Amino acid sequence: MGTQLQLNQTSIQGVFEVRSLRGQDKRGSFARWFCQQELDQLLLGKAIRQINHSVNTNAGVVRGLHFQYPPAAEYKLVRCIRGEVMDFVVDLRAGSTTFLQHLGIRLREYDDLMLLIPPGCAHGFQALVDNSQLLYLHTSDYQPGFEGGCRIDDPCLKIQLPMPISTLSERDASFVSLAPDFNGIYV
Ligand SMILES: Cc1cn([C@H]2C[C@H](O)[C@@H](COP(=O)(O)OP(=O)(O)O[C@H]3O[C@@H](C)C(=O)[C@@H](O)[C@H]3O)O2)c(=O)[nH]c1=O
Repeated sequence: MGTQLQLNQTSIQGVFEVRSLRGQDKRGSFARWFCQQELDQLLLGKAIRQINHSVNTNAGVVRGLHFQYPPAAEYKLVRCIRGEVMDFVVDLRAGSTTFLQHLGIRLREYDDLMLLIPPGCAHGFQALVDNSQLLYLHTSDYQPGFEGGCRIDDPCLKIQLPMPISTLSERDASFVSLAPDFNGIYV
């Protein structure tokens, strides 16, 4: 099988950069994008249940921040397959040493990079160029009844977006800021 995915722990415990080690030859190139066996140590044996594709027509589009509550809490793998996005992960896990801290990572079409986001972390992004596209792999089924969201402009998160927001869904705009006594999600 060999190792074809390079794992780098980020500043948020359990959030990993997963880089595909692309091989080149005279025909072109080949890269492994996902391997259950290689990622098992991080996914704790959970299998991929859903794969989604997100197309963002204009630069400046923001989606998120989104997560699912237990029992639908999930690992999510995110990859930019076209264009460029600034991707954000916020740690909402009760008791975590990085509780309410966030991470911003630029994901680009040709970087061969995915972000692995564990249960209890919220995810969102801003498209930096027109027609930026993301591919998601999820370890849970989509369960609307267990969806949660945070405001990307929540003052307590202090997320700096690279550009003004061009488009935000009504649902994302309707999220309320975290309460001062928010203690986190138990996953
Ligand atoms: C989130 C999600 C939505 N859907 C459906 C519901 C709805 O009919 C349609 C569009 O859903 P939304 O408007 O919620 O899509 P969107 O706002 O793009 O939601 C996504 O945002 C980013 C930040 C994420 O991290 C993703 O996991 C996902 O939550 O797709 C699924 O089938 N599976 C899913 O996992």
